Amino acid sequence: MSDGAVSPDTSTEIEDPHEGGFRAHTAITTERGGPRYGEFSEQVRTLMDRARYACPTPELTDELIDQLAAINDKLAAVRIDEWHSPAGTRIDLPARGNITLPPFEVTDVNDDGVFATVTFRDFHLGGNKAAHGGQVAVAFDDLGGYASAVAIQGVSRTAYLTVQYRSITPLNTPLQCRTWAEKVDGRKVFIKGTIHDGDRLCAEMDALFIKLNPGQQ
Ligand SMILES: CCCCC/C=C\C/C=C\C/C=C\C/C=C\CCCC(=O)SCCNC(=O)CCNC(=O)[C@H](O)C(C)(C)COP(=O)(O)OP(=O)(O)OC[C@H]1O[C@@H](n2cnc3c(N)ncnc32)[C@H](O)[C@@H]1OP(=O)(O)O
Repeated sequence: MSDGAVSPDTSTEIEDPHEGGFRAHTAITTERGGPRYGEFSEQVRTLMDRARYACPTPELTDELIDQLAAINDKLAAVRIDEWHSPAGTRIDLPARGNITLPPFEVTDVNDDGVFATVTFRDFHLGGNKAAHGGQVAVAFDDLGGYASAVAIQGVSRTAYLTVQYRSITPLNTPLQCRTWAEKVDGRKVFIKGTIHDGDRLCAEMDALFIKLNPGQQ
């Protein structure tokens, strides 16, 4: 590697017995990317938020293309496999440091399910200041997967996921999300979820997750 790139930590790879699907049990760290990786993620999120609403002049667009291309080259030089990238595995950061997810913070995991605060941002705009319905489903999918993992102490994959959009899901507002396993039937994990803005129900989820067999892709 060049330009001062640091060799990534791949030390958990050989300890990982699961050869397919997700590898949640080893994909956990608080150190990859360094102590300021959370600030880096936040800058990326802010970039996406600002880009969503920006109307740059042609001259500014020219300038930004050059600057972004330089940043993209630096990131391409430190590309790594999904199991060892900080994004998605930094459990100390919002949404495990995964900038593709609406940022959430898990506040409690107990017998009633997974409780999280999720904030849809400017980047997640659907229209008229409301969150995009697909982004709401993304939040439900990930936090539903979390509830499934807790229920079966294993790795599962979404078979179906339906969302009932009950009222507007606002942007830039900390919302309360709860996901929980309603029933486990063999490999089938039936997951429910809600997102509230205070007392107001924004959306509900009804999903089926299937526990992956050993080695299943
Ligand atoms: C990454 C984590 C990092 C670390 C985190 C740390 C702590 C947190 C811990 C955990 C992780 C937290 C969060 C999770 C993260 C992300 C979650 C996102 C998950 C996804 O985003 S995932 C992508 C989208 N997802 C797909 O890409 C699936 C494509 N698909 C398939 O891969 C197969 O389709 C599969 C595997 C689903 C099933 O296939 P299969 O061959 O294994 O099983 P089979 O078909 O035999 O079904 C068995 C029984 O389920 C019934 N059944 C199946 N499908 C059904 C349906 N749709 N409706 C009704 N019933 C259904 C059958 O009828 C049968 O029922 P029965 O046994 O009663 O006959």
